[in-house]
Amino acid sequence: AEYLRLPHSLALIRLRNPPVNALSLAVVNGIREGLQKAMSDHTIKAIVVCGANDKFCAGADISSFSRSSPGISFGVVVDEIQRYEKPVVAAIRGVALGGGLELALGCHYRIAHAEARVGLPEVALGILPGARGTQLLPRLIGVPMSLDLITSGRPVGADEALKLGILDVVINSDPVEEAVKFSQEILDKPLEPRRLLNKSVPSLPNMDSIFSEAFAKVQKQYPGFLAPETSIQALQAAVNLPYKLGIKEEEKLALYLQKSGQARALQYVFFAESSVHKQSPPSVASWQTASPQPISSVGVLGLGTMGRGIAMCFAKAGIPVVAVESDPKQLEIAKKAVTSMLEREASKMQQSGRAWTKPTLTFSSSADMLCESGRFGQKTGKGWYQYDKPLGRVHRPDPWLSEFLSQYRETHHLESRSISQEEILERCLYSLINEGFRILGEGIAASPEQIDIIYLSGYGWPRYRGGPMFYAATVGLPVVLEKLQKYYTQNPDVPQLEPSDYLKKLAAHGNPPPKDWQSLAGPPGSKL
Ligand SMILES: CCCCCCCCCCCCC[C@H](O)CC(=O)SCCNC(=O)CCNC(=O)[C@H](O)C(C)(C)COP(=O)(O)OP(=O)(O)OC[C@H]1O[C@@H](n2cnc3c(N)ncnc32)[C@H](O)[C@@H]1OP(=O)(O)O
Repeated sequence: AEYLRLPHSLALIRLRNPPVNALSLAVVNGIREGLQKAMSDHTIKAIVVCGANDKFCAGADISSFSRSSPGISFGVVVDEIQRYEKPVVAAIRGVALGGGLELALGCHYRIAHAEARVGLPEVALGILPGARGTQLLPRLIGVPMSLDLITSGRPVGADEALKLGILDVVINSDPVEEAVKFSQEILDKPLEPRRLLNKSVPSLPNMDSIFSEAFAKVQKQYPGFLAPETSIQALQAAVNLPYKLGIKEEEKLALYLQKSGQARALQYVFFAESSVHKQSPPSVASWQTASPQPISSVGVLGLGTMGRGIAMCFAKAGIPVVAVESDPKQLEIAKKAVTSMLEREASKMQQSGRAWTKPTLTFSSSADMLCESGRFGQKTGKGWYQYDKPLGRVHRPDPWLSEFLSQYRETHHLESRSISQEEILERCLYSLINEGFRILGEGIAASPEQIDIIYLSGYGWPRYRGGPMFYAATVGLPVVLEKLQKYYTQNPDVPQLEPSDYLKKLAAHGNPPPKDWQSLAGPPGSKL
């Protein structure tokens, strides 16, 4: 941060840490030093705080989170500003997010450009606004709006922030110039009413129900995420405890989240999302230049209108299709429709003199066996289980199924054994992760981050688990390798379980973080 003496007995503290003026130790120390200089200079009557390059501050430097716990010590600085004996005015352009807004809440006044955005987006990183945000915001704008902004993390534009009372002035001109003028106008005003830490949270008669509704809402809206619920607990502390104790509770809850696996995963996702746009596959191939891989057969699940169309496309291209349809009626309709479509195609081709060989179209019967016995699941009151009634939800084991399975085992010479939840999870996930390592080894994906972002955005993988490749690093690559080896030895007929060479190379280095994988595993092949 830079310190400048301005005309009219003012000082300017300007945060400078490109690209977004994130709060690093150096920036925070710069702010403190600036405040000390301005305090000891008797000619300085007020201080303006702003950010360089048209951005106020995007909060804590997220890349430093793995090294330190953000928030806790910066909260002390926010309190020092509030207690400061000279007016401090925040001049906001661009963004004031997270610790950036907490810094501004510590200031006695907040002036912003009309296009500025402010907010506390910490929940998206698996943490909470831990530098007084959960204690100061409700004192300023009340509990209901604080709950909304902190649990959603949504930033608001300057106009909305003005209406809510987060900002004092919104202008279309330069906020620093405006703050300079403004500072001279408020020099004689008492500072005490501007110190949020000495205010109490506006009380409401139905506070208990507001909080219980908030808990219910976040459980529904963000299932599995720790940060939104923990933020509500911190806001409860703001209501129920004096400031001195409220900040201790905020600190405790912030530490709990910061140490959680969710925070690590969500912070990984933050950087993964911005890095994937900048990466291209290491093979330097692109989809425009790639040559197609041979396709030997295709599986289609479901034979509704879409499934039939897809099956037809491949069949017409002469690629064998295996289609699965669990509803026997739908299966009959599909068989007729596909056969007649293929015959029409064939006769058209024969008329035009082109040769046509009948493609292989095989329907798997495995899923049909239960359905053929009228067992369509919950809707018919029986499937793998017996239900209390058709469409009922209460299920119990069905002796019919045990009989069916023992016959099935006999026919297919299978031995029965119990399979733990752990094994189910490991065999499903580790084979998927193994495929991810193959994709990396083949140079098809540019980075583990690319695979993870595809899983988060396209396959409903929980964001707070960071994606399959990040998960592998969480479990430990040597563990994943050892388990795959074990399952492959037990099931040599399942090629997905055979550990990939890429995984073996990486596991030989212990458990390196995903960002180091490519440099450690050496140049990838290129299947593109
Ligand atoms: C006594 C002294 C103690 C001192 C301790 C020192 C530590 C200080 C601790 C402060 C405590 C604060 C506690 C607080 O409650 C916790 C937080 O503040 S968490 C952070 C909250 N902020 C955010 O979540 C903002 C995240 N960023 C964004 O939303 C967007 O990046 C943006 C700011 C809106 C800008 O968007 P765009 O214009 O689209 O640009 P990009 O997204 O591409 O970003 C550009 C570039 O900047 C990097 N970046 C963005 N924000 C941060 C950040 N907060 N930290 C680090 N880096 C950031 C981003 O990755 C891009 O980088 P590039 O890809 O270009 O390398």
